[in-house]
Amino acid sequence: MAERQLALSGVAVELGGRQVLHDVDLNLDEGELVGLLGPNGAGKTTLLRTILALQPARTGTLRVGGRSPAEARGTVGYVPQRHEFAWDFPISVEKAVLTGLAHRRRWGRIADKNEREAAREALRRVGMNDLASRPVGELSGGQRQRVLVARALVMRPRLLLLDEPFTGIDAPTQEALTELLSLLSTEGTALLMTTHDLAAAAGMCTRLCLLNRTVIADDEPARLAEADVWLRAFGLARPEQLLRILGGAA
Ligand SMILES: Nc1ncnc2c1ncn2[C@@H]1O[C@H](COP(=O)(O)OP(=O)(O)OP(=O)(O)O)[C@@H](O)[C@H]1O
Repeated sequence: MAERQLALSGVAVELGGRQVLHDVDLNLDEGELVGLLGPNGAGKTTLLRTILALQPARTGTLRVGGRSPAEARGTVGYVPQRHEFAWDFPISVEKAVLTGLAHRRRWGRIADKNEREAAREALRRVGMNDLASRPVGELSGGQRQRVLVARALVMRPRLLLLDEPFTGIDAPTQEALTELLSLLSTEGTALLMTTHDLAAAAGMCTRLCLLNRTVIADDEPARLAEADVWLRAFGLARPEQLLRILGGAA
């Protein structure tokens, strides 16, 4: 049976005294690729940060690879939104990828042969091996996105969280990333990805989770063809276009 990598039950989160998430139930097994969809401010990033133990839950049960988020800290791969990384920091692509091992390494210690090999392997997977010694500040948006994915992959996580990996990248980069994420899922990695690209999510994800402060629906893309769930998740008056996209994916 597939191993459970993430189990959330009745999770509520408060930020600045305001309830941002409530009653969130979500499970993720190895090999699943789940799209986390919802309007701006729905709580998608907050949910990822809670799983990563960067933000405490007020109530609820959270198990990450069978452990509490705090115990699992450093074992979950995380691809943040691109603007969250300090691109003006004067380091090479390879060194940026090695920061993905920061929880295991003493600050400032020179990487050993195995760690450098792992960084090269992660860069190879995202097609960036040739640029390993390039300063990160000189990279394009699509190249930066690939570096962030390599940085998350370097410790070979069993659970990978991605926050809007397709925002502002061109079609070839999106195609390459889509292929890589699908491959990781067939290798057994569990992936949870926020995105505003419904067509991409419907085409590649095994499940879509519609979030608007709580889970409105959670099912295979083809089984989410009811207008009602999209109305409730996104507050859309006319969800026809969204449904057409899903119809195409079904
Ligand atoms: N530090 C904070 N203090 C108070 N409220 C916050 C804080 N950070 C986020 N929020 C609020 O929490 C809610 C959820 O924000 P979050 O960033 O998780 O949404 P999101 O679904 O990721 O949105 P987007 O699609 O715009 O990235 C929003 O209403 C936001 O204003």
